[in-house]
Amino acid sequence: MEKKKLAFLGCGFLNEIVANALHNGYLPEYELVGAFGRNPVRTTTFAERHNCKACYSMEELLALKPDIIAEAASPQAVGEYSETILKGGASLVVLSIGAFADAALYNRVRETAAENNQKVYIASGAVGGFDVLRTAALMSPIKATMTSKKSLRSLFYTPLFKEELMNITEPEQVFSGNTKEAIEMLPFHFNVAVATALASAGPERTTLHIDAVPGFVGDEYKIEIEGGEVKTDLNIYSRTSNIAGWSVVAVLRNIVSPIVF
Ligand SMILES: NC(=O)C1=CN([C@@H]2O[C@H](COP(=O)(O)OP(=O)(O)OC[C@H]3O[C@@H](n4cnc5c(N)ncnc54)[C@H](O)[C@@H]3O)[C@@H](O)[C@H]2O)C=CC1
Ligand SMILES: O=C([O-])CC(=O)C(=O)O
Repeated sequence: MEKKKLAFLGCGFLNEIVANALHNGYLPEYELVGAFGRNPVRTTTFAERHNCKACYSMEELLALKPDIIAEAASPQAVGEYSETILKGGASLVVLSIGAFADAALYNRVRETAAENNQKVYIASGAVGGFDVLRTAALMSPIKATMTSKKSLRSLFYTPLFKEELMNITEPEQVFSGNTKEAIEMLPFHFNVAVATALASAGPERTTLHIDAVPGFVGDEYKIEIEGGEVKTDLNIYSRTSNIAGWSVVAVLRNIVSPIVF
């Protein structure tokens, strides 16, 4: 069987995991053709390491005629390139899902994918359970809430950090609002919340609480859905963000699998 051509938007930590998974035999149906990142030096070394073409523009990447582009760059990159990618004949696997809290962009991307016979795959990233969320949302109106435990360190460079947090000995809530407000304030941290919202009650109707937890390492998300018939209480703990890279590997495997989850 002819291999599917895979390309990367983003040459950072998470696409490195996907590229290594490919080299280690987890994606035998794919060949990596090229990678494009904003930083030319990083792009060059990434491409050398992974034996693919270094691209310095989206046009160069699309000229390789990839079937699928895996994005692990930034919400801004999703906004800037997703429609060009779909029009250029490639499907897209997205990790920076926060971009889709912008309903106008989300709708344009959906239409562009349909018009060009391509797909946009939303990776489960650092969370999951989208199957049960989507099913419950079909059955009745639902109330969706996500609660996120964060270490003080991970909040350090965000607008939620304040000096007093350095002295807390118990968990303290530092944000409560909807997921759209959260991603506007923290564009790199709550892709998971927007993905959960898109799979359930929508970004403006999904509540997010963020708790700063002293001494905590990693990320923990609790996703609660309450519908007429279905209730969920999902807890996902991850020690590092590696899970997000591996979730892209899982999507890529699903795309070519005869049995689809
Ligand atoms: N859905 C989820 O659960 C998760 C999503 N993420 C998101 O995944 C994305 C990638 O994360 P990492 O690999 O850790 O980041 P990283 O900083 O290690 O790598 C990002 C790469 O993307 C490139 N890039 C950024 N903006 C770009 C643009 N406008 N055009 C072209 N290239 C651009 C950078 O040059 C770099 O090569 C981030 O947006 C992050 O917020 C991260 C963790 C979990
Ligand atoms: O903190 C995490 O691992 C999740 C994350 O970055 C995101 O949702 O973008």
